[in-house]
Amino acid sequence: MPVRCGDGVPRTLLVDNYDSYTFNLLQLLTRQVLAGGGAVRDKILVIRNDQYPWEVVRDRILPHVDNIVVSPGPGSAERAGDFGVCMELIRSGGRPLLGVCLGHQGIALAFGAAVERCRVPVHGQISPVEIYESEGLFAGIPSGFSAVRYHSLAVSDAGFPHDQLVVLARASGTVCAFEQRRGRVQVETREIMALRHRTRPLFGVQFHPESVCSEHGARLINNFTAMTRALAPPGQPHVPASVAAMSLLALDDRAWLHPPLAEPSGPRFELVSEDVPLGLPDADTAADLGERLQALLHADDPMPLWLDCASPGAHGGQMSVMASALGAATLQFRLAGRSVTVARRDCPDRHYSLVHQESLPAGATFWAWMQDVCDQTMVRPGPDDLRFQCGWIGYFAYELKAECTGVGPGGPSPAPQPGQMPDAQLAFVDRCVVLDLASAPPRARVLALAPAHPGAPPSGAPWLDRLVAFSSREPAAAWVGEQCRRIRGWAARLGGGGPAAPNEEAAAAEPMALRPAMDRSEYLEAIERAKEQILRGESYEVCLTTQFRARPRRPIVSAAQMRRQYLAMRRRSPAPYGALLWFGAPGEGIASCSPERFLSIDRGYVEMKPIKGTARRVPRPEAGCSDAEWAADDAARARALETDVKERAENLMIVDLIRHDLNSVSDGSVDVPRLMHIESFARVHQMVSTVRARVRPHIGPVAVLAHCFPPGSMTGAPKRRTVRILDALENHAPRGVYSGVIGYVSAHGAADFSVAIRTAVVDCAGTRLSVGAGGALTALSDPKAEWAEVETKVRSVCDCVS
Ligand SMILES: C=C(O[C@@H]1C=C(C(=O)O)C=C[C@H]1O)C(=O)O
Ligand SMILES: NC(=O)CC[C@H](N)C(=O)O
Repeated sequence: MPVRCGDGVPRTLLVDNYDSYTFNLLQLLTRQVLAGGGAVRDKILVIRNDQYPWEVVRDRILPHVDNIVVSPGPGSAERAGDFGVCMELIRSGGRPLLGVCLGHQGIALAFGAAVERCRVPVHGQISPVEIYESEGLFAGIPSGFSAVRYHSLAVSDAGFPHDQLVVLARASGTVCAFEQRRGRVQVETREIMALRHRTRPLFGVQFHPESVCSEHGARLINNFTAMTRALAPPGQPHVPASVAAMSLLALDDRAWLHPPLAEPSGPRFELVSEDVPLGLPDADTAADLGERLQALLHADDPMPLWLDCASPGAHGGQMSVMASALGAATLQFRLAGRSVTVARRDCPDRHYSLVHQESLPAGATFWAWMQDVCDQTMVRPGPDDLRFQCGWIGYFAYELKAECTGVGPGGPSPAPQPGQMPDAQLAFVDRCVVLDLASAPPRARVLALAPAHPGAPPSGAPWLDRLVAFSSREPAAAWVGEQCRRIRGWAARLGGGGPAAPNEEAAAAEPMALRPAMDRSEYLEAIERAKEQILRGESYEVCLTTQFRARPRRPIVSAAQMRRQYLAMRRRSPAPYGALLWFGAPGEGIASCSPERFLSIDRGYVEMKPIKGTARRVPRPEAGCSDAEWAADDAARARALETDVKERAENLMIVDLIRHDLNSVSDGSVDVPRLMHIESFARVHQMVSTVRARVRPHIGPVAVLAHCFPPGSMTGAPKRRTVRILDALENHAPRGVYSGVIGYVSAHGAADFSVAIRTAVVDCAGTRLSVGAGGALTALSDPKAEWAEVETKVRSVCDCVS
């Protein structure tokens, strides 16, 4: 039963021990507040464990809250560096306090219990929980309910202070463990899963009530609320505004409100668009419609930008964008010096002309700056169903994590390497063709931007007006008309053969035999070190990666060469989030066949589709067996992936992490419409989940992206601590574009980005081609199998030698 407003909903202090699913607890608390008719920020105060000194928490915050929730977290409650003010909060007594996982371990420690390594670390596995007290915290919850666990440490039975603490629940059944010699084994588990203090209102749960796969999480939080009211009737109904302003949520909002570039003056641009239906091509033609159309428009383009949905339908992608960086103002951001440069090249053999340059002041993140630019470059919305209405196309590299306030620059930042691409690069596309594969028949939609107020005096940041090249609607419409004529002519010939898909081009790509930067033995050793961190409770899942590299015989200096590489990869592994990006710097380009959506934003909703769980798939033509045998083997591989305890645990952990990320930008509406289903690509089966949420008003697409960056599926959980562990394990080598995101922010506010995996990056003036690859590790990882998985991922797009 939700708590009734009367207003009886207590005010809660939620302490974050750093991004360990804290915002999922916030979601449970939020729902309670909303059910009571209250406003979240009046009722819930979120602070980090080291945000304020203890005296400030004690004197300024505690008097204004009714209860406290202490979040899970990496490390140990014994260490102040991991637990911050939480130990003082537990010791101070008085207010009801619920500790989750690390918080629970902290309560035990505070009263003399020992917290030790569990016999079996358990991350993302589900255990039945046996309950010994059916009132209080567990009122109405059946004994034996399922709960998700993420822990390596546990409260010890040896020397348990029974005079002070009461064991409320234990795990039962078995969990899976990995042993060096025997591999996977099932082990009985009896760890303490919940406790309470005998006389003080302190409660701890070792499991995670906020996990998407735990039962009765909301009930447990409601019980805690009910006990709070019974023990101490709530004081004032609201946290005072001055105290609410100390909350992480309020501070976070403020970080996005630094002085804007110019007063937003409504839409700066207007869209000119026209559709060309493409008729009903035969099956053969339909399969590579995108490739043919892109060839028509950009085969000779020296600077093509192509977001290519190369496997439409089955995987959700439905749209390709074909554009050029030639003539488009292109933004580059480099962390070193924190400088932004916007420049444009109108002619392939001319130099760039500078549009804008600035160094970002300390305190303003690149993300906030970019969001601001997007706010200032809005288009008066065109057709409702059009996901891309011109706007920014490009990538954000992994190292931009240093600009994310929640992740921050952990330890030494990787030194920029000579010849490396910028940390972010995006072109403002003011004209393009969108291939809409969702409509029947498919349509080419030709788009161009014109100034919404031609001839108006320039606004506060005049360079923003120069982002579009058309001076008014007429030339924009003329360009659109010309493209439509070209496409119509081509479409008329489509059925009768038309220009063939450029098979020869793909075949002409130089074969690349990639070699790993970290060889097998080094990688296996890094896996052992990662597992040691997991056993110590520092992380639950670590997505370790390395790079595979080749030195092309002839430096890749032209878009045509890169295009051949991309088409060869596309043949081998067509993906829903393909991309070919050649911004024009000689010898720098990206060819991506990513199967993974990072996030898409459309009409106030955000969707993420994290992948965790990879199994090799043998393409039919390469299997030396009958159709029936191949089909049976292929289905067995998919089924084995779907039912594998380790892969499911990995996926669950990332789903919970992504929910946490999204809960920081949503209004309590995060949900998981699809959990762990298999999507099959040419050479891999993947396990995918879908997480959705409504975005709070006034949070722009770049802000959403920044809150979820870097992609949790490329870090592991908890994100911040694990990113630091990874920096060390990967020798502080930058991951670059790999592990970052590729996609667009449309000028009408929608966005769609893939996770940059299965991606070839050319840099160092075309003398180096790299494909990053890695995989998630947990306590259940078998190192040799992990290495094989890494090779499978690389081979899904390129040949590799290892
Ligand atoms: C790290 C990679 O992939 C990530 C890890 C996966 C896994 O562990 O199963 C799957 C997809 C990606 O989120 C990669 O492709 O290099
Ligand atoms: N989820 C957590 O809070 C983990 C607590 C602690 N770091 C452990 O591994 O046991």
